[in-house]
Amino acid sequence: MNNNALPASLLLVDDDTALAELLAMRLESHGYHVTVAENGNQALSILKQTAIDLVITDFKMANMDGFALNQEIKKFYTGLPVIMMTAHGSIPDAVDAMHQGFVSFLTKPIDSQLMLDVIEKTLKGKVKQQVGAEPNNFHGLLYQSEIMHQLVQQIKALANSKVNILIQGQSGSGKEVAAKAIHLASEQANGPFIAINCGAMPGHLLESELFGHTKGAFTGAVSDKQGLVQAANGGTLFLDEIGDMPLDLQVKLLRVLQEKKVRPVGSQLEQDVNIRVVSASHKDIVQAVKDNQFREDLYYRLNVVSITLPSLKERLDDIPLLATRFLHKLTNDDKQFNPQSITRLLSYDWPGNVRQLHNIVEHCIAISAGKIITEDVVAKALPDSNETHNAFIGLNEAKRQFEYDYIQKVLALSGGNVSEAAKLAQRNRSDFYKLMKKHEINND
Ligand SMILES: Nc1ncnc2c1ncn2[C@@H]1O[C@H](COP(=O)(O)OP(=O)(O)OP(=O)(O)O)[C@@H](O)[C@H]1O
Repeated sequence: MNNNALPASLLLVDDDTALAELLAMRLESHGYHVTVAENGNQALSILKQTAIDLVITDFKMANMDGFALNQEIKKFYTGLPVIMMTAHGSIPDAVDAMHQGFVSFLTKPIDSQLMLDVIEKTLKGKVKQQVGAEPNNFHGLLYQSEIMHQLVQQIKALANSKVNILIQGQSGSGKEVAAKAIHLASEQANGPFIAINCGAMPGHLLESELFGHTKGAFTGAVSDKQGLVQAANGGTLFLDEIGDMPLDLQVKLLRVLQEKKVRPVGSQLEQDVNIRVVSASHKDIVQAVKDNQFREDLYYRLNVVSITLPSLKERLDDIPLLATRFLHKLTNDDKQFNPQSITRLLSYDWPGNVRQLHNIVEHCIAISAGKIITEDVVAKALPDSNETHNAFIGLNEAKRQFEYDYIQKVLALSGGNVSEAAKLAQRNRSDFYKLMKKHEINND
């Protein structure tokens, strides 16, 4: 449900009125205000008179089909999200369909939970119109969402300033890709971009990796070795997982940043360096400072400006683009996601962010035999999603759900008066009570 005081207003368009009424009942029981239209023309005249937050339309309708209705809506109500309901496999190309400007697709028979998820996410503005939006690629950072658009504007403004930047964001959200983009957009783009993961090796190794060593500085130092700080001279040093850097190395790094000088392990001589440092962490560095795990002075040096990569969950509109790009990058076959499979990707939570999406696309390629990657394939590739979103429910369950919703609806219509409700349902009072009991509906 949306968080506004007023219930969100949905327009449901389907010439199958029985199905439309059933879906409307389901949606109303979840607090939405639903208006039903039997065809495209009726939908357009309702739109003229009523403030609608979201349209859900059937694809196959006489006179004006879902595509045509969507085109009309796009002409007059820019930004009004439209979700399309389709029979299984009736739209061949997801990307083409996405470009028609639908935010999502729901496959008939409609999975109620999936429908509610998609509606909620769309209303929260997490999935926006794809229409006319050109996919953007900022030095390898692919995006389409508004939130990423703003981030890229921020990066463009910062890139040339040479200030040190701290990138925060969940694991797999693209911090390294963003760091590289900062480098490539800067005046030092022709200089080196050197990346190191500070959490990936023990402290003494990290020290020599970063600052270099002289021959004989420690057992195993058989020759002089240049450090990554020196290698990044004239360019950008990307320190990933900076929160994992041991405290003694933090002192040394601080000195490099303050004095612009570095001294290799075992050497008496200092070397001048001119680098920009971009660092990243998925840890809360402010908390690490409070816990005395991270030096406050270093934090301020690194965090002259900070940017935050949004989680993939916060930018669902990037999913169709990223999934399609990954698919084309990973396979030479002309495989495609169908619209339903994209909708399934949109309904997942993505704790592992873009990296996880990349892995899931790889998994889908591995397990899909045909050219089209279907919803079932995606469901199999997504962890733990098999049970939660079963699009096909049995007839008995469908009847049970219908009866439950029907009883709720007539009780609501009768203001809770069971005799009235029984009359509306053309049942006698005791039959109606039995039905209420069967469905554990309490009319208190
Ligand atoms: N916007 C994007 N466009 C294209 N590819 C992306 C994007 N964001 C992330 N990726 C891809 O997702 C994967 C993870 O990205 P990256 O390594 O930058 O994440 P991270 O936030 O640095 O992760 P970690 O915190 O684990 O180091 C990589 O394969 C990267 O290429």
